[in-house]
Amino acid sequence: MEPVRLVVGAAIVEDGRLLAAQRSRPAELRGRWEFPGGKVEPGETERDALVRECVEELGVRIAPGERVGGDWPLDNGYVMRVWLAAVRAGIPEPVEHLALRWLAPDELYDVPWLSADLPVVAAIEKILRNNG
Ligand SMILES: Nc1nc2c([nH]c(=O)n2[C@H]2C[C@H](O)[C@@H](COP(=O)(O)OP(=O)(O)OP(=O)(O)O)O2)c(=O)[nH]1
Repeated sequence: MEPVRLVVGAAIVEDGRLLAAQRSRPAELRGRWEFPGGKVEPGETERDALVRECVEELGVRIAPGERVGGDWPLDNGYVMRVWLAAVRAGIPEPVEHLALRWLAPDELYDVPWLSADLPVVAAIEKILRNNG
């Protein structure tokens, strides 16, 4: 049986704002915005992958919290699982991304997200507004 091809994403929230990251590659995705994260490597747990990707991509140590929804289908045959997360150590820097932005609830749609991320952003908007 084919294993589920998983991408994990971190919805990092601080002071009611969501951290969005602008992709630098590949060319067709360059400039679009996403959740920091990436593919789960063989033998790695999903949460370990999430923590590892945030070290590699942002230079921070995160603490994953609640899952956001279930399996979000991506365009490439993968599914994405997303967790709320908090920064525990460090300040996020765009190590691999073009830029980072902290988006307040009213700013969530000011950036061109990867299209598959839009329903996830909507779910996070509900969470941010309910806590706001
Ligand atoms: N990280 C991330 N990837 C996303 C999101 N939405 C979305 O469609 N994707 C897609 C883009 C990519 O095709 C794939 C994740 O690939 P990636 O390049 O981030 O994975 P990776 O860091 O493990 O890198 P690589 O080994 O494939 O080079 O999932 C998202 O919000 N975050």
